[in-house]
This record gives sequence, structure tokens and C-alpha cells, in this order.
Amino acid sequence: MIECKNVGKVYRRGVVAIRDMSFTIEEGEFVYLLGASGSGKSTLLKTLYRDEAISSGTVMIDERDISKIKVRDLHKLRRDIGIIFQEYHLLPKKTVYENVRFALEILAFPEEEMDARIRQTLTLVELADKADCYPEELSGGQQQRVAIARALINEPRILLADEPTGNLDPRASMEIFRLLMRINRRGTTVLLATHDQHIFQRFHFRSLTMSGDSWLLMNQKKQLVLYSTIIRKKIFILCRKDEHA
Ligand SMILES: Nc1ncnc2c1ncn2[C@@H]1O[C@H](COP(=O)(O)OP(=O)(O)OP(=O)(O)O)[C@@H](O)[C@H]1O
Repeated sequence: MIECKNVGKVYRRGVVAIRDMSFTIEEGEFVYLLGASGSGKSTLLKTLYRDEAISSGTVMIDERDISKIKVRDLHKLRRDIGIIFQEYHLLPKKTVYENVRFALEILAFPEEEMDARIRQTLTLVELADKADCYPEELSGGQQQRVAIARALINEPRILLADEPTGNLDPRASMEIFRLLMRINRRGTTVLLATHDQHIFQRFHFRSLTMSGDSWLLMNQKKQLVLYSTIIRKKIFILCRKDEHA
């Protein structure tokens, strides 16, 4: 479970990226963070990964206050969290297989179990047949899937996805969204930051309407499937497990 209480983040020069944000995300949820450019989505994901320290409030992950984790113990937190970005950050001189293997080497994963784990993960992201290719031989969507495989290789309980489709065309984006949903159905909590509201239409949601302080999203049976709260003009949308199309 992820619990943020009154979280604030102020960068140098006094730039306020997050102001007094509170929410809870249960294990296994699929959470969309929808918001305009500059609304603080990336900052929020970075604070959950402890890549950025928060300025105020508390972030608890599985009842651990992550601000209190010592730098030398950060790897323990990050073992439970995978992260992907708009850019794929693959090693260009390593094959798909080697890129994913490298992540396991860093984690000092048992050598004898590596091959099975890598093959299994490449199968999950539907890249088993590309194991020997180099990144430059892959499409953008395929490169992102390598990045996803690398992020999932240690079977983290949480996957943070920061605009993973930002460089992709609609079709490749759709494949990535579907893959993230599949990963979520296997039990991984997914936080997806995007400013792409069209994904909801593409996933056959019926309407996204404004009601008072909240956005409501109905499916084709007019059931409420998403809700959101507007936090200081920033849109924050939660989608509960198994409720997406
Ligand atoms: N390292 C940094 N130093 C100073 N200010 C920063 C830093 N990173 C982000 N900001 C500022 O914090 C605010 C939120 O930025 P952030 O990148 O979190 O937004 P975002 O919602 O992810 O935007 P986008 O959709 O464009 O990626 C912006 O005003 C940005 O300029």
C-alpha cells in the first residue's frame, strides 16, 4: 500500500511542484495520474522512488516511511519498485537479452536462475523472438517493452510508468497500455502518469465528465469506473483494480 499524507515538494528557486497531496493506493490497483504538463506527475513518481526527497508530509510504502530509509538501504525499497520513462534508456551496445540481464547483475541475482527469469520476462512482454537484437533494430514500442522487461525483472510489486507512450504512435501506445494492464492483472500495482486523456476513449470508456470538484468516468453500462479529485487545479485520477475496460 502507498500512503501519501500532505506531501509537498518544493524545488530549488522555490518552484512548488506538489502541494499538500494526500491519497492512498491499495495493492494491485491501476492508477492513472492525469494532469497537464508541469502539474507534478513526474515529481510524484520520483518521490515514490526516492529519486527526489519530499519537502513536507510523509510517504509510506508498505508501512515504511520512505523518507527515513538510509541511502545505503535504498536498494531494498527499489527492489520492490520498477520504473519506466518516456525515453527507454537502453544500453545501445547490448542486446535485448543483455540489457535485461544487466539489471539482474546489478541486483546480484543468482546466476543459475538468471536465464529462466530473463526468458520468462521477455515472453511476458512478447519479445522472446527479439532476444538477440540490438535496440537500434527495434521499433520505439519494442524498445519500451525492453525497458518494461528490465523494470519487471525482479518482480517488483509496484511499477511506476512516467509517460511511457510519449514517443509512440497511437497503435504502439495502445499496445503498451494493454501490456501495463496485463501486468496489473498479474498483481502488480501500476501508477501511470500521462497527459493523454484519449486513452480513456480508446479503452471504450463512455464519458469523462466534470461534476463539482471531481471528474467522473462512466463505462458503457453507465457504471462509475473512475473518480478523481482535483488538487489545486491538478487532475488526479484513480482507477480501481479490475474496473478498467
Ligand atoms: N529538477 C527540478 N528542479 C527545479 N524544478 C523542477 C525540477 N523538476 C521539475 N521541476 C518543476 O516542477 C514542476 C512540476 O514538474 P514535473 O516534471 O513533475 O511535471 P509533469 O506533470 O511531470 O510535467 P510533464 O507532463 O511535462 O512531464 C514544473 O514547474 C517543473 O518546472
